[in-house]
Amino acid sequence: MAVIALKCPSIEGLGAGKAADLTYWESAARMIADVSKSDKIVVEKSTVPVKTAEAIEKILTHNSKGINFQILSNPEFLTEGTAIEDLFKPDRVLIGGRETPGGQKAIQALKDVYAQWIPEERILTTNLWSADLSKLAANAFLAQRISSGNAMSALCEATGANVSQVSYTVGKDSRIVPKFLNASVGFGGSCFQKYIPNLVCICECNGLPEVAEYWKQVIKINDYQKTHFVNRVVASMFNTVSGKKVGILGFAFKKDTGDTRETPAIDVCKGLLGDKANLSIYDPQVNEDQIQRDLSMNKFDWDHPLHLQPMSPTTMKQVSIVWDTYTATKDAHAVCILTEWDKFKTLDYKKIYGNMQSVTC
Ligand SMILES: NC(=O)C1=CN([C@@H]2O[C@H](COP(=O)(O)OP(=O)(O)OC[C@H]3O[C@@H](n4cnc5c(N)ncnc54)[C@H](O)[C@@H]3O)[C@@H](O)[C@H]2O)C=CC1
Ligand SMILES: O=C(O)[C@H]1O[C@H](OP(=O)(O)OP(=O)(O)OC[C@H]2O[C@@H](n3ccc(=O)[nH]c3=O)[C@H](O)[C@@H]2O)[C@H](O)[C@@H](O)[C@@H]1O
Repeated sequence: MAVIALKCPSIEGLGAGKAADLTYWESAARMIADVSKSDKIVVEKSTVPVKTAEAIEKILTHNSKGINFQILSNPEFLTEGTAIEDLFKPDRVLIGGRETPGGQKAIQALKDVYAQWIPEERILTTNLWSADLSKLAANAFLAQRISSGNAMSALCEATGANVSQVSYTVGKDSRIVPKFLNASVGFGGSCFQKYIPNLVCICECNGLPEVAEYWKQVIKINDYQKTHFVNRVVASMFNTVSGKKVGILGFAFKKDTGDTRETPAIDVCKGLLGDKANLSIYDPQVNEDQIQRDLSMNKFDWDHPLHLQPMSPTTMKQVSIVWDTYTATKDAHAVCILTEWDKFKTLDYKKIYGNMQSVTC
């Protein structure tokens, strides 16, 4: 059995940021075909566009030298920060395969591996394409819930309702459940931002523009949320942050990780820098080099091979990266909490407030 867990970067040029580049996949498939001496099950573990398996199957079959290859789609659903927990106790494991006797036999072989620690009723099996699409759909549904919560937060602000109370009440409905309804400054991470455009692209390619438009809106609301946040910060300081110090608490895309890929903090910081604010940034797990790099890169640069990324990021004078909360917020005109780190919940906000300039929190 060979398991492929490669990145699947977005393509560049036409369709950039939408369609996926299968170059790495293609070369991995060719390598497997090259070195295989006996029949193999090839497991596709990465998040890939629908029907990637078909392309891989073609490459393997054309280069098979009489070897039988069975392709399985086994997408991963873990989330960062709880990866090991998710590995041991997943909500479900999904295995997609061909609906042929050979395909079913391959599914059973992989099922036997997972059955070592996962109850059988949690191991779901589907056809190949359903497995690929289920992964994209699960991410899209999660992101859509967050965008719904964020869209509601704007309405709450406008009407004087409290978004936490509204989300809590909505989530109490057993048909809706409370998870992934928390309003935020926008979702980040390498996956939602990247794979929803993939889904949009697949809809467009299949002649479904209205469906594509529906999913596009999830990203549009996410972008709106970040801009709206920056506008509110600026508006609350007499419509300018020029020359003012803004303390930024949290830079990672979520707590318990140092990952900054597509973190909303990048767009918020760039928005404030655009109005010439001076930023003092603190994150418990993200280092200075990473933050400077993120603020000088374009969207999705991290997704490209290293040789296509900026070599040495330009250090921005308006940005200082500090190693504790109190330094970040001392003499600040405003404080923005951009990552929900637990330690930010227990800070001495009276002390922080006392050390700030004319305060807007
Ligand atoms: N990290 C996460 O939380 C999750 C990741 N996934 C999916 O799993 C896949 C892998 O993700 P990660 O492990 O996070 O990525 P990663 O970037 O940490 O690992 C990718 C691996 O591929 C290797 N690699 C890169 N280019 C290569 C090439 N041209 N040829 C051969 N090997 C190459 C790298 O050395 C690395 O070991 C992606 O499709 C991702 O969407 C799915 C669910 C969760
Ligand atoms: O395909 C993937 O790689 C993974 O993508 C997400 O996992 P991850 O990106 O690690 O993190 P999430 O916990 O989903 O959070 C994503 C973003 O949504 C934000 N979020 C989450 C929940 C919420 O209620 N509100 C909210 O704004 C988080 O702050 C974060 O920025 C999915 O949750 C995983 O199931 C999936 O396997």
